[in-house]
Amino acid sequence: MNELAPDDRPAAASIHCRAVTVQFAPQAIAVDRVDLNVRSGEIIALIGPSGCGKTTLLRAIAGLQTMTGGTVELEPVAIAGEGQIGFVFQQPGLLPWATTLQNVLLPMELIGRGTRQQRRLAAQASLASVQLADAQFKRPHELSGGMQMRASIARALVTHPSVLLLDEPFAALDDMLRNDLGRLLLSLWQRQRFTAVMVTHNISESILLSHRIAVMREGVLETVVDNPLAWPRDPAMMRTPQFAEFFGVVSDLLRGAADSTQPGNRGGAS
Ligand SMILES: Nc1ncnc2c1ncn2[C@@H]1O[C@H](COP(=O)(O)OP(=O)(O)OP(=O)(O)O)[C@@H](O)[C@H]1O
Repeated sequence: MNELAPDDRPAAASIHCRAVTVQFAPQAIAVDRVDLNVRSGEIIALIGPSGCGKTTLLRAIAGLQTMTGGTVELEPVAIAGEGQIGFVFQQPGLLPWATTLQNVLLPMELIGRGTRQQRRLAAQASLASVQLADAQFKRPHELSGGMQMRASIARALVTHPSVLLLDEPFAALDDMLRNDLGRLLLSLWQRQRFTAVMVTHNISESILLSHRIAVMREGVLETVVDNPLAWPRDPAMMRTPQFAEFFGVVSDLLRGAADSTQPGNRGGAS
């Protein structure tokens, strides 16, 4: 059963990208008039060949990248306040001199939400939600790569953002850890029901973790496909015929996007 927007939770923000354009130089249009609507409580996986503009689009949605054209709106508009967008980067990016708890506290302190005690409790709860309660006083160098990424996710979610943006968050991890963190992300989504956009190069991950998959090519949003895989998700689903079939569909879309970027094969969209 699709578990979007259950009755007992407030609806998360929807994201509306209209003609989003980012041009770095006269001949360098990284994102070209992208229209994309991400529904409330939905997870969209953003895939495409290297250099097609995925990270730039994600940064534009986050407000980290100046757009040369178009708009990004969150709805309801009132939700677009501080702490409403969490961002998970490929590198955990934890402050090396700070404890795990201090790292997770940082977004709460930056926006000055709540009392000191409330901020600390929120950070500890966020750490507990990623099974890092016992590591709160450790420094990043004392954590494994997977633990650092979990701390990074706890930091992104500590303000209970309505939107979570993830840029190849698990790319540096081995397959086992990738699956573990994928499962963790799904359980966090189950609880917090944020709206998410996740850039990934991994087709299996894009299928396992998403409601829909958006394919980009050369700055253009080529297509958005519904993911037919049932909910709730589990990595064991990767061994089912349905998964294999959809994997083939997504691979073909990706191959089409990649092939059409080859010289002499322009304009041959899938
Ligand atoms: N700050 C920048 N200045 C100039 N060009 C940039 C800048 N950032 C990105 N680009 C260019 O914009 C294009 C899109 O880059 P982007 O990082 O968004 O692609 P991507 O699809 O995320 O790639 P990858 O999958 O390899 O991470 C690339 O050609 C890149 O070289």
